[in-house]
Amino acid sequence: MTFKLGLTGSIGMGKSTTAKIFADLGCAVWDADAAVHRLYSKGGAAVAPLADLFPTAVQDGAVSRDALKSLISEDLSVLRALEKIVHPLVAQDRADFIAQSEADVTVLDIPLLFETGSEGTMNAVVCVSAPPDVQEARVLARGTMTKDTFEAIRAKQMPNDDKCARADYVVITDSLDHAKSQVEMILSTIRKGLHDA
Ligand SMILES: CC(C)(COP(=O)(O)OP(=O)(O)OC[C@H]1O[C@@H](n2cnc3c(N)ncnc32)[C@H](O)[C@@H]1O)[C@@H](O)C(=O)NCCC(=O)NCCS
Ligand SMILES: Nc1ncnc2c1ncn2[C@@H]1O[C@H](COP(=O)(O)OP(=O)(O)OP(=O)(O)O)[C@@H](O)[C@H]1O
Repeated sequence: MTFKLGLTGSIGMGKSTTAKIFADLGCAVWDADAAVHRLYSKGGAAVAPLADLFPTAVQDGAVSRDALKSLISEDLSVLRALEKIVHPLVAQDRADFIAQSEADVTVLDIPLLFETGSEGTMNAVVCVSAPPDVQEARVLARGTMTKDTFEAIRAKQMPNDDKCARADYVVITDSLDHAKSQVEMILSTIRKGLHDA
C-alpha cells in the first residue's frame, strides 16, 4: 500500500514546482488539474455528461474551457453544477492512480483538497505557502489572467492561513533550494515512519 500524501495550496503558491521536487525524489505524482484536462479532452469521461447539461460547452468532441468560463460568468450556479459532475470523475481517476502506484509515497496534487473534503482520504497533507504579494506577482506574471480574475479565484479558495493550519506539513516556496530542503525533510520523516512500521 502506497503512502498517500496530499499536496495543496492556493493558486500560484508553488504546487506544481513542489510536486516536481517530490517526483525527483522517487515519489509517484498525480495532478488533479491534469486529470481535469484529460477528462475534458476528446474521448474523456466528462464530455458526454457535460454535453447533456451544457450543449454549447462541447465543441469538436471536447469540452471548451473558454465556453465553460463564459457560461460561469453569466451564471455562477453553472460552476456548482459543473463541479457535481467533474469532482466524482476526478476522484475515480485518482483512486485508479493510487491503486496502480508502485512508489512508497504517492503525492496527490489537489488545489481544492480541503474545499472538496478530500483530506480524510490522505495519510498526510502538505500545504505550499508564500506571502500574498509574492503569490499575486507570480500569478500575474504568467499573463494568463487579470488582477480581478485572480482576486475572484483567491476569494473562492479557502484562505492560505487556514489551509496551512490544517496541513501536517508546510513548505515555504520562497526559493527552490529552501523548498527542496523542506521536501527532503518531510520525505525522510515519512519514509522513516514507513520503515519503522
Ligand atoms: C472553471 C474552469 C473551466 C476554468 O478553466 P481555466 O483553464 O481557465 O482555469 P484552471 O482550471 O487552470 O484554474 C485556474 C485556477 O483556479 C482554480 N480553480 C479551478 N476550479 C476551481 C473551483 N471550482 N473553485 C476554486 N478554484 C478553482 C484552479 O485550481 C487554478 O488554481 C475549470 O477550472 C473547471 O472546469 N473547473 C471545474 C472543475 C474543478 O473544480 N477543477 C478543480 C480541480 S478538481
Ligand atoms: N520554491 C520556489 N521558489 C521560487 N519560485 C517558485 C517556487 N515554487 C514556485 N515558484 C514559482 O511560482 C510560480 C507558480 O508556481 P507553480 O506553477 O508551481 O504554482 P501552482 O501552485 O502549481 O499554481 P496553480 O495553482 O496556478 O496551478 C512559478 O512561476 C514558479 O516558478
